[in-house]
Amino acid sequence: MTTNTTTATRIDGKAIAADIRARVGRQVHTLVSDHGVTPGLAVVLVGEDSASQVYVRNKRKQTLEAGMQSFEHNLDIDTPQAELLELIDRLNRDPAVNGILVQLPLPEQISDAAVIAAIDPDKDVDGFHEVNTGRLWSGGNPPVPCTPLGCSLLLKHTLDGDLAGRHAVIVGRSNIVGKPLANLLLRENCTVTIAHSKTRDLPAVCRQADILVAAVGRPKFVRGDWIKPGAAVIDVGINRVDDGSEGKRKLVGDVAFDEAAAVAGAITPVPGGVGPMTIACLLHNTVHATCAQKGLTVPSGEG
Ligand SMILES: NC(=O)C1=CN([C@@H]2O[C@H](COP(=O)(O)OP(=O)(O)OC[C@H]3O[C@@H](n4cnc5c(N)ncnc54)[C@H](OP(=O)(O)O)[C@@H]3O)[C@@H](O)[C@H]2O)C=CC1
Ligand SMILES: Nc1nc(=O)c2c([nH]1)NC[C@@H]1CN(c3ccc(C(=O)N[C@@H](CCC(=O)O)C(=O)O)cc3)C=[N+]21
Repeated sequence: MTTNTTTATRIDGKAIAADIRARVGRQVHTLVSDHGVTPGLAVVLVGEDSASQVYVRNKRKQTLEAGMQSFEHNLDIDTPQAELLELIDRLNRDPAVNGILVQLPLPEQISDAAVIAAIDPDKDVDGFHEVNTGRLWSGGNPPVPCTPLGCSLLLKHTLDGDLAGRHAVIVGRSNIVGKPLANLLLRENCTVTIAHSKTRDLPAVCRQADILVAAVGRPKFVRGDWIKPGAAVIDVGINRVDDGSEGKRKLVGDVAFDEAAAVAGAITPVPGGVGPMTIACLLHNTVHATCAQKGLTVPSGEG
């Protein structure tokens, strides 16, 4: 008798993201040396949410490492909406700023929708503006939201580009992750199911998935017995939980990793999976936005 000791391949988002950032770095080098253009990314953070501050710090570090300019705006938690809209207007008109990212969610006095609508669609490196989401769903080639783009790149890498005909189940239907990812996987000719909090018998729906993506925001929500043997599992969740020792917090995903890794064919860890890809894709989008604004062809960045 054989016992099943198969464990999933660990999808190394950290390494794949580093490759993307290295290519972006070479593209930036060419833009600077051949055209005198240095891409600039502005990041706006309202309030002092500690998790958001970590992302903003990582983004700043990696933007500078890629040779781009980083402009950071930290606004007080009770900044009125009008003041944020004025800042966005200035960034829209600033020729040194090629990409604008306003960290979401925003405090309650500010409407996310109003802020996203105020960003120049050509500088919308998050791909959240309705002009860009409309273009995405109409088959165009706008900036694509960074986290879904990162997920689709991880899947292409893991499955050798062979996504066509596979059944992808995405748990979560946010504008940031679930909905745009459904579009990208549809483009790859997956059969796509979007599940959410009203889905009936979610474990049974998940068990049909050749590709299972969890973007729920609940620690270890997806269990091992929800997973079809051999499936590719992408864990988007970033949850900070107590790690048992005094006041220490650790990061866990939306998937119960150990259980899932015993059944899946491949799985992303948290941290080190989707998170680093999100930032790499943001830098990629910033290079593309810069080239579009300057009427330049995107350099190949081949090393
Ligand atoms: N790694 C990265 O780069 C990023 C990670 N994240 C992380 O990904 C996770 C999801 O983020 P985001 O999409 O913004 O989250 P949202 O809170 O906007 O959306 C969560 C989705 O999960 C669904 N959901 C909630 N509870 C259940 C349930 N019991 N059963 C089935 N579905 C459920 C909701 O359904 P309904 O619509 O019905 O309410 C909703 O569609 C979070 O952990 C976030 O921190 C987010 C962005 C980037
Ligand atoms: N306008 C906007 N665009 C976003 O793309 C956006 C946003 N708002 N709000 C918040 C979410 C979340 N998000 C992450 C980015 C990187 C990591 C990341 O680098 N994670 C590391 C760990 C970092 C850590 O230790 O916290 C990892 O998973 O390995 C995580 C989460 C982008 N988001």
